[in-house]
Amino acid sequence: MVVEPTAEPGAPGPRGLSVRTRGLVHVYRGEGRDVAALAGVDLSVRAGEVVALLGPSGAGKSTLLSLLAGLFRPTAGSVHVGELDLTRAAQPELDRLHAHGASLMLQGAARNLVPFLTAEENIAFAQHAARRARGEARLPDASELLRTVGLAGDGGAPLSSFTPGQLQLVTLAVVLATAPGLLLADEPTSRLDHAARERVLAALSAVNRRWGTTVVLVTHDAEVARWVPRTVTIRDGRIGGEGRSGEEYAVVTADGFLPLPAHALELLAPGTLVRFELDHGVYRLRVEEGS
Ligand SMILES: Nc1ncnc2c1ncn2[C@@H]1O[C@H](COP(=O)(O)OP(=O)(O)OP(=O)(O)O)[C@@H](O)[C@H]1O
Repeated sequence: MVVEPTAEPGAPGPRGLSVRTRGLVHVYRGEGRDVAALAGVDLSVRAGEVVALLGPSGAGKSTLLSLLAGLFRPTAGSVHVGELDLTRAAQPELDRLHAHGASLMLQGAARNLVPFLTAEENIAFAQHAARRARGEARLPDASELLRTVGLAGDGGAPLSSFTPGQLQLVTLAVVLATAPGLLLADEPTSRLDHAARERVLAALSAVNRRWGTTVVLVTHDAEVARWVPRTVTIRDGRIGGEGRSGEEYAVVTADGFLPLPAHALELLAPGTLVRFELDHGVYRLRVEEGS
């Protein structure tokens, strides 16, 4: 299954927001130890695109997602969501972004839901603040949201009666309740079985198709990575490569570095001298003998 990043013609609701980061650096300041989580990320995501962030644990994926959500400001560099420059935005603009521009789906359904409310009540709760921030603008109603994620008719049931997969679908409906143009999802399929994972992916696909919502998700799941049309691998706080429709690419950074893919790194020891040669329109990487 491949996501088609186009909104249904005439479908009511928000339109996708684009994302652009330039030279994004983030350092966590700790007692006696600073951690550089991001070391210069240039990422562009088109409105309505679906992108998965991959990479080893500690690479900086969640930090990047939090910066795109405007949860905190980066140490250096810029982040644009749509027209809004998050690094320069005043607090009311960031509040508006959080109320109805970008929605963050935290890892684990429990962190996104109020356990003693039903699915419908959770949706109403999420919409309360957004309604105040955007006045009478139309927000999708609970039954429309639940139908889109595949839970039609389940809105009044207690959350305790839902399976882990269904809870993740409720979470998706809740984070979409504010009609965001950008959905940021941290490990949306973690700890789900195969069937539940398929349902969550189908729901994400339906949301993207229906409203043109831009989706940036973090995953360690190879099946999810195969499902999205574009993957971006984060390595040591930088973009280490991209996958587009199954093809793997290295990405030249703004400061002129070209991170080698893992299989090339195994062949080229640190310090190896290489030349770039242009041969009839094809670039070749030639290793200097004995280097
Ligand atoms: N609040 C924090 N304070 C200090 N260091 C942090 C904080 N959050 C993350 N880090 C560090 O920043 C680096 C990047 O972490 P981040 O959580 O962004 O990586 P990740 O790729 O999402 O990892 P995972 O896949 O395990 O969630 C790691 O070295 C991590 O230990």
